[in-house]
Amino acid sequence: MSKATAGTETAVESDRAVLRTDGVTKRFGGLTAVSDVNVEIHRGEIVGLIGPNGAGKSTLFNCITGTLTPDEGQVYLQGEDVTDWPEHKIARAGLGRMFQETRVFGDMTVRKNLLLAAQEGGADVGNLLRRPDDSLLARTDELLDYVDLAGLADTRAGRMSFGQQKLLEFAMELMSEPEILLMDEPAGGINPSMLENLIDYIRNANEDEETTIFLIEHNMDFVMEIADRIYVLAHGERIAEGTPEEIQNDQTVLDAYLGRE
Ligand SMILES: Nc1ncnc2c1ncn2[C@@H]1O[C@H](COP(=O)(O)OP(=O)(O)OP(=O)(O)O)[C@@H](O)[C@H]1O
Repeated sequence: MSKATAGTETAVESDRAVLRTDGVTKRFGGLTAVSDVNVEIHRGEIVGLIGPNGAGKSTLFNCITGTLTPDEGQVYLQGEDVTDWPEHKIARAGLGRMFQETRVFGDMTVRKNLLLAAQEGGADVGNLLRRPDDSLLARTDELLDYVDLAGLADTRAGRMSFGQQKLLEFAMELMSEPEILLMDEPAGGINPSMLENLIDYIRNANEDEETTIFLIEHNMDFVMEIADRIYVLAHGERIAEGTPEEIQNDQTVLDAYLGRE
């Protein structure tokens, strides 16, 4: 059950945005990479962010995660203004990020990678890996089942395919139970035969783990199938927002992709 339908929350609370940007602007010298962009992601949603190359998608993500500080505008995480917070503090407040390239530890087993992902602030890493408690082990099993990697728990992560490493990284992100997970081109570099599975894995996490998801994606079939809603950027500006169907039929969006203004 998604949090949006959880019975204990009032309608007002469940409607509250998990993530909101208000007029976010980021300039690099004379170039305005992101211009006055508003987005609002609600609890339980899967939202896509698309746009032609150089549209400002990564820059907007970087402003949200605290990798960059916006020149103007605010970023709110669960109603709290996190605009000037450092990256690690924003991450601890419940924002996960998955990058295009994988960042798993190739020499460690799949399970140890997951255990490391559970590490909090001052935890003793050696102890965590040698004597993980039962609840942590159960959690790693649960997440490995999710992404069909249970049979590879004791395999060195570096021996797996790129797609499998990406799935491991996805499970690692879920380990810390983020309120919202930002994914940078999850379908990038994934074998086409695995794409349908990836859609299922992301959907399952969204439903079962109650993870809200905001993803940049160039693969249109993928994003149109998985997203509840889509924002479109072009030249740093938000040019459209709507359901996949609305976006596919939006002339402004088609023109932006064809380079017509
Ligand atoms: N650190 C930087 N310094 C200078 N210019 C930058 C920097 N980062 C991004 N840009 C510029 O800002 C604009 C937006 O880039 P950004 O990477 O956010 O676009 P994008 O939509 O993510 O593109 P892509 O789909 O190609 O990854 C581009 O013109 C890019 O060259």
